[in-house]
Amino acid sequence: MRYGRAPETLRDIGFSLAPGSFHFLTGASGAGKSSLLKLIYLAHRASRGRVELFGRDVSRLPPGDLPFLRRRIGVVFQEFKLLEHLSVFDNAALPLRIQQRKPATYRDDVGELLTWVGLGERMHALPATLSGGEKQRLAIARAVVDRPDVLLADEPTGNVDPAMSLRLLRLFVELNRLGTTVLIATHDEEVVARAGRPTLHLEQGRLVEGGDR
Ligand SMILES: Nc1ncnc2c1ncn2[C@@H]1O[C@H](COP(=O)(O)OP(=O)(O)OP(=O)(O)O)[C@@H](O)[C@H]1O
Repeated sequence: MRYGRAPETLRDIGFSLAPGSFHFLTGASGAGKSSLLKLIYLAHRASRGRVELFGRDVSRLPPGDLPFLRRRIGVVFQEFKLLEHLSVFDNAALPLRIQQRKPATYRDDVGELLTWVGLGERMHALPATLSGGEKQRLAIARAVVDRPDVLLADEPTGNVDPAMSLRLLRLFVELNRLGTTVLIATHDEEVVARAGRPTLHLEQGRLVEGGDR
């Protein structure tokens, strides 16, 4: 994968994630972690090579088919993309609203999830009034609320204190236990050590650990 005419940012990368697995993605700043997550989410396209999702080659997928695939993937990217005119509760519940589920069927679950990520007191607030860490936790709640088939999270514990970081890790472990395939890019060595899950490690755009070759 490359940005514009720059040299390839990611190259010679081969790996597969088994359904229901849990991996960390590590590497120094600039190694290509965010780029790899965006490649999997099809926010960027590979300049060559092949990307398969859910058993299907998606490298040349027509853009019209993207929303259908993305609905199965929860993402926490570094830009949170919260909807500024919606409350914390409504942002978190967005994936459920899109499916036109009745609020009465999810109100309690969304409330419980927001309480778990420390936003129980801020449910009616607008995103603009949240701190960076609170916005990040709201993005996490939104990403997991519908129990996606895959969760891709970029530095999800980057802006929180150690206690909250472990709480979020428990949330990801629980989601994984319920069947979600989890891939988390992180610099948080404590979280990686505690979770004891396999790691994919990038160095300068190459996968040097955890790949197929
Ligand atoms: N939109 C972009 N346009 C051009 N180059 C980019 C763009 N985004 C990232 N890059 C470059 O691609 C390389 C990989 O960046 P990426 O953000 O994927 O790394 P990272 O491992 O996630 O870093 P960090 O830990 O700092 O978030 C870097 O050299 C970066 O400068």
